[in-house]
Amino acid sequence: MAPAAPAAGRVIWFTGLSGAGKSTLASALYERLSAQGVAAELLDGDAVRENLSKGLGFSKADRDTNVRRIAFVAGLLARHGVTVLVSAISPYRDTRDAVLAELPNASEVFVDAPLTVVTERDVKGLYLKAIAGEIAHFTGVSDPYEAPLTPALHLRTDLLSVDECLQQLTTLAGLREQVTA
Ligand SMILES: Nc1ncnc2c1ncn2[C@@H]1O[C@H](COP(=O)(O)OS(=O)(=O)O)[C@@H](OP(=O)(O)O)[C@H]1O
Ligand SMILES: Nc1ncnc2c1ncn2[C@@H]1O[C@H](COP(=O)(O)OP(=O)(O)O)[C@@H](O)[C@H]1O
Repeated sequence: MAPAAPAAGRVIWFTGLSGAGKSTLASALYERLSAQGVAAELLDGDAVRENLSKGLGFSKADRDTNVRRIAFVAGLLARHGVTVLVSAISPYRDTRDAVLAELPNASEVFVDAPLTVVTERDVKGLYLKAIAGEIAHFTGVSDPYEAPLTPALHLRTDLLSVDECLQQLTTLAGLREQVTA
């Protein structure tokens, strides 16, 4: 008898401005999933752009291509039972909605902090450059970000700690609460 196919995995799609906290939260959730024996994979914007989307820029067409590529790979992984954590700015609502609708079990997580806060954080020093006009089409500064209208989760990372966000993500992912000693 052929072995049973694994149950389909799910896709948790983190969207938000640069510096809002997508990578931080996706990595933290990945650690928690792994600790509980759940097969998981991270598709992070930076790593994707180094590999799968190398050479793409930040025009709407290129961002949409990037998002569609990520969704394609996420769908393949999920089909084999993997829980896929995507973190990408994915700024355009129409494209996000379209790819999320095509994925069988996808949840959109809006990682949200005001522009003033992400500019203050300036994790990679890019906002300073964007404001100085040294980076064109920078999301939130000189390029649009269209916030989700009905996300599965809306996390205000300027108001909640990483642990508080992770608690909500744990529930969304259907994980047990982690008991800390
Ligand atoms: N013009 C412009 N606008 C926004 N972001 C820029 C830009 N140029 C470079 N970067 C860096 O690229 C990262 C965003 O890549 P993404 O693949 O997530 O973007 S997108 O979903 O295709 O819009 C983003 O990473 P994160 O900070 O992790 O979001 C930035 O570090
Ligand atoms: N509640 C929170 N959730 C996620 N990140 C937070 C939170 N509060 C503060 N931060 C900080 O904000 C920054 C977010 O950076 P990062 O995860 O790289 O953002 P992004 O992947 O969206 O570009 C990190 O320095 C992180 O420590």
